[in-house]
Amino acid sequence: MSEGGDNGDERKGSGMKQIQVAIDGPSGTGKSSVSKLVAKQHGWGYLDTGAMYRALTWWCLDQDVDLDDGPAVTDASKSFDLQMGTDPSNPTVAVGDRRIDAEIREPELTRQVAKVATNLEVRANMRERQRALMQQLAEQTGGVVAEGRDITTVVAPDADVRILMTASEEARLARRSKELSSTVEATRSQIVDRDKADSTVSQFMTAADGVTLVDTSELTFEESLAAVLQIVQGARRD
Ligand SMILES: Nc1ncnc2c1ncn2[C@@H]1O[C@H](COP(=O)(O)OP(=O)(O)O)[C@@H](O)[C@H]1O
Ligand SMILES: Nc1ccn([C@@H]2O[C@H](COP(=O)(O)OP(=O)(O)O)[C@@H](O)[C@H]2O)c(=O)n1
Repeated sequence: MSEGGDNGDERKGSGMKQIQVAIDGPSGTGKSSVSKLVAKQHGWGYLDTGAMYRALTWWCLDQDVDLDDGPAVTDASKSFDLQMGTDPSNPTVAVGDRRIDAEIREPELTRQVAKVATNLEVRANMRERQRALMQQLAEQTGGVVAEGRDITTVVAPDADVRILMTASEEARLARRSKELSSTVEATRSQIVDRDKADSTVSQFMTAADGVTLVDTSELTFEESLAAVLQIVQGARRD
């Protein structure tokens, strides 16, 4: 089982309410950047669940596991030695002692990750890892912010805070193409295809019952952050 990371101040957890924050949404809505800052401001752990699916994809490719061979990918998902670094100021991903932070962001890997993420047995294994890490981080640091596609609905439906970040396709494409220095058209085919494949196994385009919607289409990054922080503050007062 993977380690919970490097920001574990055991004292922070003692006697205080532990807060679990779950944030979902499609690509380019601001999940990762907002989640990291929310976690950092509170001294909590940060879990990038998309990075976990990316890491499994990298491991399968590295080990010559055919991504279309469902049972083989499932076996890999059970046994691979995933190490998630969960400090929001410096999140890291490794398999064993091999750091793969850059490799998992490569466009070719990004194109393939949905093959792995649409395997339901893989999802069941990843869900267990994700729940264990969230629990461990909440105990160690007093809170956790976990982001992905199915955290509010499947991984942590009982989280104290559940947020779905959305944004128009236009806004998401503009942000991603700027970030990747690619054209909007090249980014469109990648993102639209990935959203479509991801939507076959997770429901992240509309907010489920009890999930608060934050539409960032017309917001600056700072406004998106403020909106999420306000929701988190509200839950801490409850
Ligand atoms: N509200 C916003 N307005 C403008 N740019 C944003 C906003 N939220 C995020 N960004 C930028 O868009 C890009 C994608 O954000 P990211 O947090 O990686 O999204 P996600 O995790 O949902 O894919 C980043 O470059 C980020 O700085
Ligand atoms: N909870 C999650 C998180 C990610 N994923 C998968 O992992 C991929 C990469 O997630 P990511 O969060 O890094 O992607 P971006 O939203 O940053 O583009 C997604 O396209 C999904 O296929 C998932 O299935 N479930």
